[in-house]
Amino acid sequence: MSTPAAGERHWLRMIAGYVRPHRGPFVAAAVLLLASSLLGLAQPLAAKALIDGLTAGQGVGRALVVLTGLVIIAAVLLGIGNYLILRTAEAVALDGRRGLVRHLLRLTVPALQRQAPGDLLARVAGDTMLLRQIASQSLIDIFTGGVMLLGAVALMAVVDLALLGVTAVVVVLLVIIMGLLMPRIRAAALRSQESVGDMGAALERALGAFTTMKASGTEATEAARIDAAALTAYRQGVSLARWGSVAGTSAGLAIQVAFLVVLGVGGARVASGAMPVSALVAFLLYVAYLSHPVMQLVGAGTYLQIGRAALTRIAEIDALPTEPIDLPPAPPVSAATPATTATGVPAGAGGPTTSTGAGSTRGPAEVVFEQVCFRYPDRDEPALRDLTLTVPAGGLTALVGPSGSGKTTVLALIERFTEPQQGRILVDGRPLADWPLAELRATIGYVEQDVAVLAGTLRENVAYATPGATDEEIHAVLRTTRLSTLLDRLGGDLDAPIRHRGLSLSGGERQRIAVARALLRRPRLLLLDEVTSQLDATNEAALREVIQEISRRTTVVVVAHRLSTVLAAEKIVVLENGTARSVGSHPELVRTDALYASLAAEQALV
Ligand SMILES: Nc1ncnc2c1ncn2[C@@H]1O[C@H](COP(=O)(O)OP(=O)(O)OP(=O)(O)O)[C@@H](O)[C@H]1O
Repeated sequence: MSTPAAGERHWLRMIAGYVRPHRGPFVAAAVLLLASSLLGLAQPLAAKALIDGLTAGQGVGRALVVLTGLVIIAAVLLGIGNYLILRTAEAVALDGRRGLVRHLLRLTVPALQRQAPGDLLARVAGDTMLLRQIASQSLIDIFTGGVMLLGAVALMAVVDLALLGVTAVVVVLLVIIMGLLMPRIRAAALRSQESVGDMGAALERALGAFTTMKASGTEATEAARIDAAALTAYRQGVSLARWGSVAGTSAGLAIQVAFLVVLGVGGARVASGAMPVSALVAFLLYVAYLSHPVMQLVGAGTYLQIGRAALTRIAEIDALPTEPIDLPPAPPVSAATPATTATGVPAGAGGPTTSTGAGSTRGPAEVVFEQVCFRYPDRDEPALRDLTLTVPAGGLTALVGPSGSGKTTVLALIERFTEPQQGRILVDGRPLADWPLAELRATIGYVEQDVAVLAGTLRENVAYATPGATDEEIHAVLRTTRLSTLLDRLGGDLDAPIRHRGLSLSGGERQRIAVARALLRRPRLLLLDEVTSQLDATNEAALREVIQEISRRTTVVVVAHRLSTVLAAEKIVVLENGTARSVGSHPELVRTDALYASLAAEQALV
C-alpha cells in the first residue's frame, strides 16, 4: 500500500470526522453516562453518612432512601446512555462502510487492479466493524473513565491526602505498564487484520478460478494457502488476547494492591488516631470504586489500539486515487427498509447518469490519437509508442496485430481508464481531459475481451447501462445479437435469473449479451474487443453482419484476431509493438504489408 503512515498520522482526525455527524446523540450519551457514574461516585459519601449516623446512634431511614434513589437513577441513566452510544456506534459503522464503498466504486481502474478484491471485502466488512467500537464506546469510556478517575482522586484528596499519595504511586506504575503494552497491542491488531485480509484475498483467488483449481487438482494447495493466512490471523489474535489480558490483569492487580496498601497504611493511621474509621471506610470504597474507571480506561485504550489498526487500513484505501464521478448521497437512515428492485437497488436510486441513447442524437463520434505514448506503471517497455491514428466518424475501423501489440490498451485509453504519459487523444476534436468523464463514457459502448455477465436476470444484464429501456427495445437488441434462442431457453422470460458469474451461459452467449448491452445504449462510438472469438462460424457471420449494420450509424472500432471479422472494415490499422505500422483496407494491406499478408495467409483469407 502506498502510504502506510497515512492512518497513523490522521487517526485522531479520522475519528473526529466519523463522530462529528453524530455529535448530538454522542454528547447526550456522554452526559448521561457521566451523570450515571457521578451518581455512583456519590454512593460512598452516602454510605459514609449512613455509617456516621449508625455510629452516632441516629436514624438511618433518610440516608437509606438517598442511597437507593442514587442506585436506581444511576442504573436508568446508564441504560439510556448505553442505548444511545450503541446506536451512534452503528451509525458510525454505516457511515464508514458507505464511505468506503463509494470510494472503492470511484477508484481508477489501475488503482483497483493493484488491489486484491478479497482484501477489500475484508476491509469493508471487518475493519469498519472495529471502527464501530473505537468511535463510540471507547471514546465515551475514555471520557467518563477519565472524569471519574479525576473525580475519585479529588474526593480522595478531601478524605485523606496521605492515603491519596499511596494510591497515586500505584496508579503511576500502572500507567507506565500500559504505555509499554499499547504499542504491542496495536501491532498485533494490525497484523491480525492484515491476515484476515490476506485470507479473504486467498479465498477469492481460489473461488475466482474455481474450475481451473478443480481441473488442476490444486484444492490442497489452495487450502494450504488459505490455512496459512488463517493461522497468522489466529496467532495475532492470540497475541492480542495475551497483551489484552496482561493489561486487564495489571489494572485489576494495581487496584487490589492499592486497596491492601491503603488498608495497611490507613489502619495504622486509624489506630494512631490520625483519621476516623469512617474516613478509612470511605477512602477504601473510593479505591474499590477506582477499579471501574481504571478498567474502563484500560479497556478503551486497548480497543483504541485495535481501532487505530483498522483506521490505518481504511486510510490506505482512502489514499488511493479516484475518478471525478459524482455519486448521489446515501439516503438517510430511516426506520423503514427502503423498497428495492429485483437487483437489490433501492427504488429511485438511479442507474447510470445518462438516459437511453442520450448521445445518439449527435451522430457518430471521431477519435484521434496524436503521438500517444503510454507505459503501464510497473512495466519498463511502453505499451504504446508515439501512436498516431484517426478513427473517422462512422464506419468500421479495425485494430489488428500480434498479441501484446497494444490493441486493448488503445481502447482503455479511449475510455479514459488511464492516462497517456505523452500525446493527446481527442474525441470529436475535444481532448479527453476536457470531457466530463460520465459524458465521455455515455458516448461509448465498450465490450471487453473478458466480458462480464452479472448475477441477476437477462433483463438486468442487457439493460445494465440503460435501466429505462423498454421490453421492445430489449427484445430488439436480443434479436439483433441472435440471443432470441437464449431467451426461449429461459422460457421467454426476461426476468429469469442467470446464475452467478454467468456460468450457465456459453462463452458465445456471454459475448453476445455484452454486445447487446452495449448496443442498447445506442452509443456514438462502439468499441468491440475480440467479440467474435468465442462464436461459431454461423454466429460469427451473423454478428459480423450486425456490426456492419451498426457501423452505418455509429463509429465502430473492432479488435479482432480473426481477420474474417474485419474484412469489411473501411480502415484497418495494423499495430505492432505499440505503433501503427500500416493503415489501409484488406486488399490494400494484403498487397503492401507483409505482417498483415502473413496473418491473412495463415487464416486462408487470400
Ligand atoms: N494492466 C496492465 N499492467 C501492465 N501491463 C499491461 C497491462 N495490460 C496490458 N499490459 C501489457 O501491455 C502490452 C499491450 O497489451 P494489450 O492488452 O494492449 O495488447 P493486445 O494487443 O490487446 O493483446 P491481445 O491481442 O493478446 O489481447 C502487453 O505487453 C501487456 O502485457
